Amino acid sequence: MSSSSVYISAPPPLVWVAATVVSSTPSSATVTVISPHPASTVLDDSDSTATLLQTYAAGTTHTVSLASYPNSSLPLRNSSDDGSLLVLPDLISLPHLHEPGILANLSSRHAASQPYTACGDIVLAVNPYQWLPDLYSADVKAAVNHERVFASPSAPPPATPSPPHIYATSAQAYADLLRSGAHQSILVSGESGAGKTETVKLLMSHLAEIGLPPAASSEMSPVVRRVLDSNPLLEAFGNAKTSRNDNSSRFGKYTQLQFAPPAPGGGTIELVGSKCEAYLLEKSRVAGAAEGERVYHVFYQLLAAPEEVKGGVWEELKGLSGGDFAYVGEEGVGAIIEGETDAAKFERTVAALDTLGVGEEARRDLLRGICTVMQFGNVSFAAVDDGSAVSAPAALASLASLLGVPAAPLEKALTHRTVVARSDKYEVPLTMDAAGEGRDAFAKELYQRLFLWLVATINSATSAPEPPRSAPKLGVIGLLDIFGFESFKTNRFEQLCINWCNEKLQQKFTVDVFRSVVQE
Ligand SMILES: Nc1ncnc2c1ncn2[C@@H]1O[C@H](COP(=O)(O)OP(=O)(O)OP(=O)(O)O)[C@@H](O)[C@H]1O
Repeated sequence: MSSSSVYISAPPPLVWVAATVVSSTPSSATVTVISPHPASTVLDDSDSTATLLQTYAAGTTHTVSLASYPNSSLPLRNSSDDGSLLVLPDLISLPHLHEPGILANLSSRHAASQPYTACGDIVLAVNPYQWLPDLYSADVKAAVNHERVFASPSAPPPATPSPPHIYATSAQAYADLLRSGAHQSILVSGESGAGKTETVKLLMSHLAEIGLPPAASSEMSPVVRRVLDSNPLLEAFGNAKTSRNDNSSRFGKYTQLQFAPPAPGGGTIELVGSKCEAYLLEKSRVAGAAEGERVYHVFYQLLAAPEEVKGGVWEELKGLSGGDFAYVGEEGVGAIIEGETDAAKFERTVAALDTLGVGEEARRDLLRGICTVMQFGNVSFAAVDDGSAVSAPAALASLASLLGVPAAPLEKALTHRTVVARSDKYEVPLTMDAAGEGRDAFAKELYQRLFLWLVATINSATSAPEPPRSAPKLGVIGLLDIFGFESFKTNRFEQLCINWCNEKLQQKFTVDVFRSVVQE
């Protein structure tokens, strides 16, 4: 092993360090650290990182035990002829494929503003956290489209193939649908904040315009506009700021883009609609958020709307802010999410509702529903002899007027549960805590129903009508964007569901990849 370039592992956060072997025995190796190296990038600015960096500074020598490395040997570094790190656009071409090799390749490309790397047919994206306009230019799209969709399958491959890109995935799905007519699916997976939602939006816009003639793509058709406008709307109601992502999707989304059957004689296929299925909305977020996080964006958007608009939704909302609602709170009010204020986002939400055909009255009802959910949180309870009673009568009266019911039966419903035994019904008083839990459950369910109503409304505005039985079927490209794996200070039932779902998808992916390798 002497004088080869390797990686040694150091305690996190400095996970892997590139080094040169100076001497070795069967059980240990003495190495000199090479620096700088992308795989030894500092992950945070804590004191422990600084100490580690000092310990593993370039030129320092370390003797490591080989026992903890697979096959008792240090992972070899991918090196070019001149000794520098070998960085390739496709991981599969790397001579040594292991964790530090993959990390070094991905981080070197990321540092060079190349966030996409191929791994065979799969595209790996490392979130650039800054808009790289050249990466999504019309020229990039045209090159990928030509290569994957428009070039004849029998044409020789281009001398310099386009670099790895998510557009290659969308173009390939489009080409396969066009050529075979078989439905396609693109699975976007990664940890929370990895960039899945942004990737899906980029894929969607690309898929929407591949089939259009170049001149037409600058003028969006009403169908495409509706399909793309459904994204900010779903984000307003289904996304929130978490400790990992300012615009985290708190639900899973499977969007089916529908394409018209190809015209006789081939050509292209055109986007004619979309249909979205939503899964597992994080209901617990309705009744408050952890420190530093927010409840759903739409709450803040509505509270940031012009006073006359707020008054038009609910007279009492005028002049109120987050701090006036127990579920919302003052924290997070005025946050700038993705460079835009909540007031600006509210305008976008209203415009998107408009595009999707939600009229003024339905919009008012929807926003009144949001007020109702918020107002639920202001109804507090006090313990009384035989159970609990509402201790905020004014808040109860407001809630009753929003719901359009009298206050007395509403109080009864919130402070009692009904037990049915055979043909008899009993009203059992609830303790103060149980009444609070029931109130929150009511608000969460109401929000979920508003959300599902919105999804159904979006679908009815965007779905293409099914062609008659005798006619060719619509082609579908499905895009799955589920919330990524997450681990917070306090993990709830939702985290269990989210992480379980991610594990299952990962398992499916692994099984499918192994199956395809076995078949080849
Ligand atoms: N291609 C990109 N270019 C520039 N910035 C990006 C890109 N992808 C993601 N981002 C940035 O990263 C943030 C997080 O991305 P995104 O919301 O897509 O993550 P996610 O994987 O969907 O997270 P979650 O699972 O929490 O919903 C975005 O708000 C955006 O600021």
